[in-house]
Amino acid sequence: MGKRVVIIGLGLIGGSLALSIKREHQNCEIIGFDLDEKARQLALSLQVIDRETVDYKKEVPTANLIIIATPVQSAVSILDELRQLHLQENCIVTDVGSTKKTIVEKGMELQKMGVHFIGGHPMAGSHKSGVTASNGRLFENAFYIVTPTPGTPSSKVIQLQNWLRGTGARFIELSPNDHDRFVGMVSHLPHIIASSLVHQTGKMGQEFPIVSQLAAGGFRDITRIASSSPSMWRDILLNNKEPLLEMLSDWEYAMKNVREMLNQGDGEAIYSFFAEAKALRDQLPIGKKGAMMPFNDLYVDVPDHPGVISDVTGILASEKISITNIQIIEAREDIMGVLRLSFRSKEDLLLAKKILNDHMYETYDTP
Ligand SMILES: NC(=O)C1=CN([C@@H]2O[C@H](COP(=O)(O)OP(=O)(O)OC[C@H]3O[C@@H](n4cnc5c(N)ncnc54)[C@H](O)[C@@H]3O)[C@@H](O)[C@H]2O)C=CC1
Ligand SMILES: O=C(O)C(=O)Cc1ccc(O)cc1
Repeated sequence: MGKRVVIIGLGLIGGSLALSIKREHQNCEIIGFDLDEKARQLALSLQVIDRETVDYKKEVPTANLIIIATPVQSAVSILDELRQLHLQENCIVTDVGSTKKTIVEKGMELQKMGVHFIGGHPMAGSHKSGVTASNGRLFENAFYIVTPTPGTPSSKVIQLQNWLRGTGARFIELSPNDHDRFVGMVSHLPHIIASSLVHQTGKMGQEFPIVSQLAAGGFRDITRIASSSPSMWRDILLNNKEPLLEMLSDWEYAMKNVREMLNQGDGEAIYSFFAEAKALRDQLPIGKKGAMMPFNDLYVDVPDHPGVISDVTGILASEKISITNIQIIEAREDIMGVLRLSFRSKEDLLLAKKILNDHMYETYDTP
């Protein structure tokens, strides 16, 4: 029997993942559920899914992969519902939510039943929502954060990455707490600031309509994300409360400093404020689809025999070299070809290369 994927939530992200998965796993059946009947029908007629269901609870017991792609608060409730159902033991459950702590806490309850929950967050998207905006290439070259818990076997993380290899994304692992702090900084706080700017401009625009027409490129760039789904962002804020409260305090403090410099007419301080920001911004590795980091990647030819991944990881672990990411980049069904290993530093990469070569593994620095 072919493999079965159930996607709950057929919006921008659920739809885009369905298309990416289908590209690399043509024989699997993708079954879609959404509370909104129109979303289900659109997903089917746009051939984003193979089949729709009005009752996902009937479909999940035979699924190999379950993806929860709803707003965060609904994802938490759906995980509660999944807990009451009987899922296949080898089934992987994942989500795509923009926050991870509360979701992973719920997901860990599934772990107790022998089902593997691995939190996920593709770091690409859009201010648009709905299945009509979905795109099978949305995640190409973007980071895809996964947040496995210590009890998750690495083979399951690799299986999930293998399911998602058609995204063309770069997988990285973070703890749920680190995820929420880091993503809070680069995505959630900027979202609050963008929306606040729109509010403030709107107020002035009510009195002076010309203001909105004067808004130039900078305003457009900085506020585009304020057009995103309000319910999605409400859920994100409510599920990342503590880190965001802290960052808002820092923000208020920074604005107080700007006020002070201005109030004092301190041109030197104001110049430094902008010059330092420019120097930092100019160095940021920002690409078209989110942050890009320099990767210390090593490609390893691996023969097709069971246990080869644990052999490679075991060799490196015995030398205390940490791998920050593993991806199978050439695989047909269950046959492996090449592993991409990422390391924290160039030094780790070179050491790993030497040790693996000593163990007769062929390695390359480029694919
Ligand atoms: N929009 C973006 O750029 C990104 C969003 N995310 C995360 O992905 C998730 C989905 O976001 P989008 O696809 O953009 O939203 P969307 O609004 O395009 O789609 C969400 C879909 O979930 C459905 N839904 C809501 N509650 C449901 C429930 N209880 N059961 C079944 N279906 C339900 C809605 O009807 C809707 O069709 C969110 O958790 C968001 O935080 C992650 C990365 C990027
Ligand atoms: O549209 C944009 O620029 C985004 O930043 C989209 C986005 C929204 C939410 C996420 O969790 C990740 C990415």
